[in-house]
Amino acid sequence: MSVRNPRIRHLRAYTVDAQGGADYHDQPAGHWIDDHIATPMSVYPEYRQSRQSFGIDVLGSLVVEAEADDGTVGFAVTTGGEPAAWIIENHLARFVEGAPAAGLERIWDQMYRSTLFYGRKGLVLNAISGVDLALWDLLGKLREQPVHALLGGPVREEQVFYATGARPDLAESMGFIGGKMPLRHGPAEGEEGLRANVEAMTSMRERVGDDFFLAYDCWMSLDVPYATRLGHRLAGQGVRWIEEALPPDDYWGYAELRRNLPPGMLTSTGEHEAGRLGFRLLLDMDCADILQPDVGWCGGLTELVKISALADAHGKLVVPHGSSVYSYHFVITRHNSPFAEFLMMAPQADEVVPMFSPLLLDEPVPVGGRLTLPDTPGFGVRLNPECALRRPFQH
Ligand SMILES: C[C@H](O)[C@H](O)CC(=O)C(=O)O
Ligand SMILES: [Mg+2]
Repeated sequence: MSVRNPRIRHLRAYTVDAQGGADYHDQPAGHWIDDHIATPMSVYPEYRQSRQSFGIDVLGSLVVEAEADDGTVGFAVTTGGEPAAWIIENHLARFVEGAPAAGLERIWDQMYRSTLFYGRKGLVLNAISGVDLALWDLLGKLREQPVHALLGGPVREEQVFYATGARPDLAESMGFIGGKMPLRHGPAEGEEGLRANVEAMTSMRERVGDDFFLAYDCWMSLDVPYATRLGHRLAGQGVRWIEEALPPDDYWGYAELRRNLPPGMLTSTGEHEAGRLGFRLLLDMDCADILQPDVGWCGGLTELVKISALADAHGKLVVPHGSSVYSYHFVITRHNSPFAEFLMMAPQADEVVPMFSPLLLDEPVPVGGRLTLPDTPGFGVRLNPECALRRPFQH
């Protein structure tokens, strides 16, 4: 079989006129994911009840398409919406169009170096991630290989999952190995809020079996003293980790919290970190036991490979944040990623629905908490033609 190695002819960035999709916080009213969850904005009472009230869903989904000169099209979805589309069309496209489709490292390096003066993390790395994932999808399609095969191949037959959502008890009955709940109250809600946070976990522990692990996702909402108290109040309840307790830049705080938590309770973070140097800082400063890069935000798969290798060398686990197939194809290829996250996107977290619904077709979901990835080329998903795309900044 001859290897096709064409060049990339076009790079296109779209926004999506539909709720949900890759911007999974963009959900209708009444969804568990927007129901009084602690955030950095919880210090302001008027922004406590709804994360949409402070704009968690302002960006929207982004679709990136990369077309090779033989007409093959790779694509990826992530968040970033219109601002990321602008960066891609007006800045990043020049490093992609005309480059060999197999030139992922060089393209990534040029996108990163050329945006350093305004990028480094956040939205720019989100945009770079979208382009990088579209290029991996394209390469897989050109090589007629699934992305997990391009990454070296699976290290296990099937992937096991924990579930994130409001109902770990239901997730247990669906076969997941653990459940992570959103923390509802931040430090500004005082002793009453702390008591409610502890009671919610205690009551969930009573509803699940001893072997089912639980975790708390704090979405950057706490400070070291509060997170330490929370950890100690939860000791003995089978809480496996406290996630993203602090703002992402507080490396010092994470290191202190990791030292403070009771034995056996792990710290995790990294969902809003980006780039191998950001993760190196987390590792060098001993901030966490589990790193949780989001492949749609941290720099894409090209960067995640490096982040994972660094973590592995430090004896740390990498359990990527959400991101559906883009995570699954990676996790199945790495020993230090023994399980994956599944975000429960059903409004009441009472059934398994595709994480990026309705944007993708053929998006696989765990059945009985497990998933065997198909061998379909690329990431193995298609865009749902019923989701209208808009290309706001054609270059
Ligand atoms: C549930 C969390 O607040 C957030 O929406 C998702 C997340 O941080 C995670 O899945 O991890
Ligand atoms: Mg999280």
